Amino acid sequence: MEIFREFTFEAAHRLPNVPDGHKCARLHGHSYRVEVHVSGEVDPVMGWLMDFAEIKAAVKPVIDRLDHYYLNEVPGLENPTSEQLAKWIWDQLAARLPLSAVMVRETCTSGCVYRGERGAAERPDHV
Ligand SMILES: Nc1nc2c(c(=O)[nH]1)N=C([C@H](O)[C@H](O)COP(=O)(O)OP(=O)(O)OP(=O)(O)O)CN2
Ligand SMILES: [Zn+2]
Repeated sequence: MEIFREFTFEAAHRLPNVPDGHKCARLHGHSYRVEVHVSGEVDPVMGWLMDFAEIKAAVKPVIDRLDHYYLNEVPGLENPTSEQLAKWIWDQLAARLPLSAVMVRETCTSGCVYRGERGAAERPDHV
């Protein structure tokens, strides 16, 4: 079973490695939406995998490090693409939650899903 909780934060960024003239080289901001997914067995007595409040308690301090900040100044986010951000959030949480996915939405139409590093044997193209 998999459950998730959504979080939002506002932040500014620019992408330092895009080609000359790319709009994302300019300083701009997003209302980011982040979904944190965890997976595991449902406890037969509680009827839940984990209290949603437990997810919030783990994730909120991480979101607080991003909300209303200039992401390029956050250590590890010098090139704050959705991809880098999803992995960064995963890395902050991996020791505390049984993560299955971190989704970052930069805009209403664009985002990234990170499901962690997978071993070679788990990749679909593995023979
Ligand atoms: N693979 C990625 N591509 C882009 C990223 C990213 O993180 N990963 N980020 C950006 C910019 O941050 C940009 O602000 C968001 O991109 P985009 O969806 O193009 O934004 P718009 O809402 O302005 O889209 P339009 O369709 O042009 O209105 C760019 N690419
Ligand atoms: Zn952007």
